[in-house]
Amino acid sequence: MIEGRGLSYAYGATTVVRGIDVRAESGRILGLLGPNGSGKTTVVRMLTGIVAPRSGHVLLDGRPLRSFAHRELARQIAVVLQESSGDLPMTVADMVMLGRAPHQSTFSRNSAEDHRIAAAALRRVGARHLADRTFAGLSGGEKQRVMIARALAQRPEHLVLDEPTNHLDIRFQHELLTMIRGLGITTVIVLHDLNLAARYCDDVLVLQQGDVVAHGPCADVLTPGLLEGVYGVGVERLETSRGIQFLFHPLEAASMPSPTA
Ligand SMILES: Nc1ncnc2c1ncn2[C@@H]1O[C@H](COP(=O)(O)OP(=O)(O)OP(=O)(O)O)[C@@H](O)[C@H]1O
Repeated sequence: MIEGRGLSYAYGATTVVRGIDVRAESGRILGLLGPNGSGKTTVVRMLTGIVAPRSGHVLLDGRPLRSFAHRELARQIAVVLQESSGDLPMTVADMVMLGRAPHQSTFSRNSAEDHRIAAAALRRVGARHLADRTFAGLSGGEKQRVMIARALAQRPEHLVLDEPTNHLDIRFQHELLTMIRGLGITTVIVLHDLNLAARYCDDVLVLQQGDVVAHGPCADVLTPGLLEGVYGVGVERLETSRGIQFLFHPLEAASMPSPTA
């Protein structure tokens, strides 16, 4: 379980996350939703120990995050951020192998097992053919797959992903989220696509200007009323044979500037 209790964060004097509780239950996927600037990435950074909360604390399976040594924490939790370390002159295979570092002793070389796990991780994201390419020369979507492979190679107990479907084509968005579901590990995932959230998340937490406005099972939380209030768009919710689907439309289409104006 990943748990944040009373988490607050401020950039300078500006508070952007206000005393929120977050709870990703063991083996379930929690979607972190909310408009641009609502605080999702800041929450991700607190949950993974990249930054310390101004107040509150994070627990991993009941143990305070700050009590983990660096390497021990990296065996517990893997994070895929939006921005990737793009300019390093490193091959894709080497980038994925970095995921094995928390499992190696300081001076040990990569074992056959490390190579097997790293290759399997690359295969799992459909990027085995990229292994010998330079990471910096990849497309946005290819980089994203490789960073996810690195997280998988880490073999973590918990996974946190910030907009992992960004840059990915529609087929791989679904393949990726299906694969993540198959991992069966506690996962927090930032998503902008509410249809993907409804389909692949067990629970969602909706942020608005640094506050939690809803937290619970997808089907209960993702109502047109809530989404219209948070995102300022019209929402139609359809219950289809494949689950919940949303249709969106501008609330005040008449007031939108005309393209010819
Ligand atoms: N380094 C920074 N310095 C100052 N303010 C920041 C910094 N990073 C983020 N913020 C502000 O904190 C607030 C929350 O940002 P955050 O990136 O957590 O939002 P988000 O929900 O992830 O947004 P998006 O959906 O656009 O990625 C925003 O108002 C943002 O402008």
